[in-house]
Amino acid sequence: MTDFVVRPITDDERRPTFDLLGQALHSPQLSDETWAQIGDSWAAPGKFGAFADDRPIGITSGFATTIAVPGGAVLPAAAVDGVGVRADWTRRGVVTALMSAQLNDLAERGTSLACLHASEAVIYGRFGYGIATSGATVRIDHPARLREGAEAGGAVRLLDTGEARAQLPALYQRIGLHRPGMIARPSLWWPIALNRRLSREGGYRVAVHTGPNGEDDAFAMFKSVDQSTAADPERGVLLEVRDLQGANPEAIAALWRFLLSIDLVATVSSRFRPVDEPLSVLLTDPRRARTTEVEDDLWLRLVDVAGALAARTYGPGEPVVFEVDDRLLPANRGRYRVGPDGAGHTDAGADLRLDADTLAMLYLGEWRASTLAQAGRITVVDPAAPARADTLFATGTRPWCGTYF
Ligand SMILES: CC(=O)SCCNC(=O)CCNC(=O)[C@H](O)C(C)(C)COP(=O)(O)OP(=O)(O)OC[C@H]1O[C@@H](n2cnc3c(N)ncnc32)[C@H](O)[C@@H]1OP(=O)(O)O
Repeated sequence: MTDFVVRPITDDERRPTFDLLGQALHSPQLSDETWAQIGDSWAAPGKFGAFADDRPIGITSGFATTIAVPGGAVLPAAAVDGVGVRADWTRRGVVTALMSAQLNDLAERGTSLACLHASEAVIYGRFGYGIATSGATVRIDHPARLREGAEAGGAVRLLDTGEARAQLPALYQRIGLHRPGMIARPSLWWPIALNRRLSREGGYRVAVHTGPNGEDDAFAMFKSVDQSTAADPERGVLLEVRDLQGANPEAIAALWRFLLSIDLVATVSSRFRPVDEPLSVLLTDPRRARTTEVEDDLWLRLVDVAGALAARTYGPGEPVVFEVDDRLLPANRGRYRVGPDGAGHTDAGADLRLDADTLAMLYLGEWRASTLAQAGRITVVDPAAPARADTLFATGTRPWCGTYF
């Protein structure tokens, strides 16, 4: 029996659904003052609510963006930025109904992909989302210095809060979506992100790098965390770097040099960095930089499998025929031939069979088909096909999202 309804939310339901999400995520109660600053960013379009007796019991929110895919194409995507069910309604199919409504709506609108960051890794696979990028936590202990020639020169300056709000959106846009998995940050993303980080409680500061050509080309947000304890009062500050973006490797290196030069710092740390960022080899002493964790970052969902497969480029070699199953969006079911010349529907027999979530793991180049076949996530019909698929889907750089939403 269905005892709740799922439908798009109205303008009047924005605040109640935001509060519902906050409670599901154990966030502090939002003040009216903060809502006045960020409320416009929680716009009704793209949000589905579940309602019992006209009261919200569940929410899924998505905003429209674009995402870079291998080969450089940029596709329309939904960034699913808030999913929550009221604690007295969980495990009764509410989020299943919300996911179905949202994905069918995106398919009707011609959105190619949906993506999210998952609070728990057991939730979204059943809805066709797969881990499509990973992020590394890096830790650099002082003293650490960059090698000569690692960066292109230029200058770094600190921004005040007003300058950061005014300058960062255009700077991120200029930096561009240069890795598969990077997403555009629409204007509604910035108030929520900056409010959280640049407030007194957030405590982040912003550094911007200007390249030798006089143009700003990189920025970083960072804050100081006191590590001293009664037992170890001399332990220096930890500098936590949150959002480091740059147009090219030299600009990114220049910001690392700046961050490593700040006085009274014992350690510089950053979560969700690209796993192939060459930090240790930038340093005179490579052992000063350590990767302490690699974790799942962006979860991707191919909403339009044919369109998404056709939009990316592929490596050399013999084609592979994939048979895709998709329980939530059955229009995606079928066989697709993927080769160096592109991808599209085919009547040819399948070489590999897989579900939508596993296809999402392959799509940006994060996982090898051979690995997923060994793990039993791909059914192998032609034993030579996983190796061929490895070559076809391989990318020059690892995919990376770099934007939290
Ligand atoms: C993108 C983001 O916003 S990530 C944030 C996600 N939100 C949160 O973590 C907030 C706290 N949690 C919640 O609000 C809810 O528990 C949700 C959204 C995770 C799940 O909502 P529910 O309505 O309980 O999910 P629903 O009842 O549709 O469950 C579907 C299936 O997933 C399983 N499932 C759902 N959540 C979980 C979980 N956290 N752990 C294990 N299994 C889960 C259910 O057991 C069920 O399995 P079944 O089909 O085999 O019976």
